[in-house]
Amino acid sequence: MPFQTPLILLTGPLGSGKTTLLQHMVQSSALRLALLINEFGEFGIDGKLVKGKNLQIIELEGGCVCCSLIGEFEAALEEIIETAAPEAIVVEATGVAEPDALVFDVSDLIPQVRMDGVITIMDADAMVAFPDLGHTIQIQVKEADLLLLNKSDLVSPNQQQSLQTKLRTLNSNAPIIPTTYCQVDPELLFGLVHHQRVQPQEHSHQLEYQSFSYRPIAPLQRSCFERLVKKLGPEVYRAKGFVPFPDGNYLFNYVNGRWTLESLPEEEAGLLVFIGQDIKSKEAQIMESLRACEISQVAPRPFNHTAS
Ligand SMILES: Nc1nc2c(ncn2[C@@H]2O[C@H](COP(=O)(O)OP(=O)(O)OP(=O)(O)O)[C@@H](O)[C@H]2O)c(=O)[nH]1
Repeated sequence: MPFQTPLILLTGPLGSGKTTLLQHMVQSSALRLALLINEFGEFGIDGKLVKGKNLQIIELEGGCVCCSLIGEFEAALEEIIETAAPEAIVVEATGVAEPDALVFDVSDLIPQVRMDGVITIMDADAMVAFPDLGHTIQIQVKEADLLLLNKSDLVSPNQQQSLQTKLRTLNSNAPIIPTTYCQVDPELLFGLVHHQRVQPQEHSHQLEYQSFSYRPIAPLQRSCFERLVKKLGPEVYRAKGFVPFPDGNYLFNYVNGRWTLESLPEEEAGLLVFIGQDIKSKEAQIMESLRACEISQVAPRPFNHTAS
């Protein structure tokens, strides 16, 4: 049998820690990796956050690799194998992706690739806030060969225990590892064996999730931006991107009311993506508030005394 490149699929709800795990894998693995990143929302941000040597990154935007982009996904895999000859391919699927269709198509349609394992990253904090797991999240859990119960630092040991029990009822086989910032022994991430557990079914996406993006045309006043973030309502579940402040660019990460701003060592064009349910109803208001935080680049016009 010809050599098959192992493929690892990272899934999990929006903001659960997929990019964090990708960064950890890249930093801790000696393998020559190729990354295929598929984000929800129009513009790629995650691809700019993962850096490493010997790394090939392809981003697929504007749809989901589990359905509308499946053709592009296959073409990208074939191209990446031909041009970069990676020792392993890691795919970060959008938070709204249902992995059953993808797993099925990969193993059947691309003979050069072997499905190694599905790693599902769950957000312990979000599981406490939203105990009813939706259809897509349930499939992500059921299809997992390894479950990371991430953000363990944000829940109590008792809560963590009951979350593990809950995950176990959906998936009785996959090991469950509690993690903080996805810090897990990299040995456990490679060489998994995938077991198809969910029969692929026709699915429609969680249409209730919508996104919009904002490109600043001037640096933002930080205090104004922070006031705005504190006032964001439940319509915004996830936001991320690069914000220019007068003292430099920052990475903004927002998940279900918790947020961070991290100074960026490199210049990145300002861009923010907002994702949530029924978020379109708030788009105009949020955009207007963001624009109001921009420090005007235009010098005030001098008062003209000369009469014509
Ligand atoms: N407190 C805490 N924060 C975490 C942990 N893991 C990740 N985060 C933070 O959660 C935010 C989202 O993490 P990402 O890795 O970007 O999540 P993601 O799943 O790639 O997000 P999407 O691609 O938008 O679905 C970031 O601010 C991370 O730093 C953790 O274990 N504890």
